[in-house]
Amino acid sequence: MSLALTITEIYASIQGESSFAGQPCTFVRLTACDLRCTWCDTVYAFTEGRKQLLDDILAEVRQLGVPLVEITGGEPLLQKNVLPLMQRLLDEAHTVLLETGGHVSIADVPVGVHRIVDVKCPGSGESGRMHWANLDLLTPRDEVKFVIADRDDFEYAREVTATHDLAHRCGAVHFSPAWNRVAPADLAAWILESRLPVRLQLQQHKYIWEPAARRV
Ligand SMILES: C[S@@+](CC[C@H](N)C(=O)[O-])C[C@H]1O[C@@H](n2cnc3c(N)ncnc32)[C@H](O)[C@@H]1O
Ligand SMILES: Nc1nc2[nH]cc(C(=O)O)c2c(=O)[nH]1
Ligand code: SF4
Ligand SMILES: [Mg+2]
Repeated sequence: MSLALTITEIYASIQGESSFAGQPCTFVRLTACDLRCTWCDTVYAFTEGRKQLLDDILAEVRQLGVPLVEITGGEPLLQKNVLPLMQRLLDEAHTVLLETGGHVSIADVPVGVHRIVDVKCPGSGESGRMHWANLDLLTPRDEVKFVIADRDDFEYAREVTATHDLAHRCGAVHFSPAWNRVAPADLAAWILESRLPVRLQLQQHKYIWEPAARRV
């Protein structure tokens, strides 16, 4: 059976987000997204892409030779063939991360994948799309991320973290400033003030390379 996916790009870089930040990582970026977060830094993945067979994607990942692989997008869970891709990557002994917007069910993601689930805050313009049942499926292997564009977003993230007891239900809760929308120092101060057991997450790749650079 020749399964395929529409892919924007496959490349190796330094993982810039999540608890894996700093490690060499291969990124497989799937095309298309049904959200339009106001601050999205990857709008080119909405449309730019080409169909690739799973066998060819796996060969490209193997060729890059990095054991850590992140599936992202766009919204990776919009293409159902992403599920067998993740299973085959696990079968080949890769550590697999999935970066998802939180609005599509994670129920069918193969066991063993580290699911990094965004909860979109009001400043994204997409908070109404959250699939809340995803939070009930979290395990210590999974992580949750809030991208915070202003103080109201911070209050929202704080409320969701507390209401759903996220600090105890998953491996890490990340509060990340939306790039150029809130200063890291302000978010750091808010986190410290609140005494929340969450991590300040800065997007490392935007400090290492030009913030607008692609394929990093
Ligand atoms: C481009 S998205 C692709 C995966 C999926 N659609 C999602 O939103 O999680 C990858 C990650 O980048 C984050 N991101 C996108 N634009 C950002 C920005 N301007 N500042 C901080 N994080 C951003 C998203 O919140 C998400 O966690
Ligand atoms: N270096 C780097 N790390 C990342 N972690 C998650 C990313 C993403 O776009 O999903 C990302 C990305 O785009 N680049
Ligand atoms: S869900 Fe992810 S890819 Fe889609 S618009 Fe939001 S940040 Fe961008
Ligand atoms: Mg990115």
